[in-house]
Amino acid sequence: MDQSDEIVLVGCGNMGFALLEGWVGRAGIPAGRIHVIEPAQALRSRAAAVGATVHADAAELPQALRPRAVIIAVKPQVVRSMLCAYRRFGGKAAFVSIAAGVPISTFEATLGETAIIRAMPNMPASIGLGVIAAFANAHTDDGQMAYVNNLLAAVGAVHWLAEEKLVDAATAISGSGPAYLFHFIECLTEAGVAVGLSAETALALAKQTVEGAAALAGTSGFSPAELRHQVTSPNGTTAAALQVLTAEPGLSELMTRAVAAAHRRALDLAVA
Ligand SMILES: NC(=O)c1ccc[n+]([C@@H]2O[C@H](COP(=O)([O-])OP(=O)(O)OC[C@H]3O[C@@H](n4cnc5c(N)ncnc54)[C@H](O)[C@@H]3O)[C@@H](O)[C@H]2O)c1
Ligand code: PRO
Repeated sequence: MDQSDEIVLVGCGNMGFALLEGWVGRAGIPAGRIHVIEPAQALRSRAAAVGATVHADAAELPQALRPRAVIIAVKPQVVRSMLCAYRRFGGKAAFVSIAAGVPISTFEATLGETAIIRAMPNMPASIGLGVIAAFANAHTDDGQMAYVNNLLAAVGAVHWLAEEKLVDAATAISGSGPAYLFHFIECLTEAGVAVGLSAETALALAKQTVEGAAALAGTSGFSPAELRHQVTSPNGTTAAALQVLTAEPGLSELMTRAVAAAHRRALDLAVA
């Protein structure tokens, strides 16, 4: 990636800051070349503390600025009202929206025929362990595609999707997915306390179990099902627990229903 390229990051809340941290802290992108537009003073200060060039409003951006990418990281409900302030960057810049549910057609309605990429990252991008599903519109050229791919790959594994509608499916799996795992850790901790562990020990055991199991699933040559079998002794403790997790409605059905709900919400946000 050319170190002189400039990036505009619109919105520096939870996910915008996770991307900023990943780009600056893990990928070595010069922080000062990232122009953050964030109306909330405290969040602007947080971005400034990692070295970003911060602005309260798009009107403060330098007239001569020619960014390679404009990252839209505001809430879906805010996208329509803020877009026109960035129309002047169309053409050279690739617009990258991470807003859940908001279709490319919404961006094209304001920005016209310009490169627009819908990307769905997740929070572990802040430590370089994100996963990003992405889809580019027909106005994105090869150079813009390669540039955005490098930008996203700096904070996680990138999966380009064949159809835009699959971004909503990915949102329900990997965009929201970290919250499912955080909730799982909360539940495992509570269950640990219920069988006598201190809250502190239960939390440590739960977090390190999820971390270790995820790393093993990611690096071993075994499938998750094979790994599960390796942990499960016949008639042992794990089998006893799995009997509960697979009884009706089992964890599988609950996950299917939860993901379907997230997917429906992404579709609703398209028209909100
Ligand atoms: N949080 C996640 O894990 C996650 C993951 C993937 C995608 N997303 C998407 O990222 C977007 C942001 O989500 P979030 O969780 O970071 O929300 P957030 O509320 O934490 O951040 C949004 C930020 O945008 C700022 N903002 C509001 N109006 C603005 C404007 N006109 N110009 C510039 N900034 C403005 C707000 O002050 C806020 O700090 C959403 O569209 C969401 O769907 C979030
Ligand atoms: N956070 C956003 C939401 O909850 C999108 C994926 C993760 O809507």
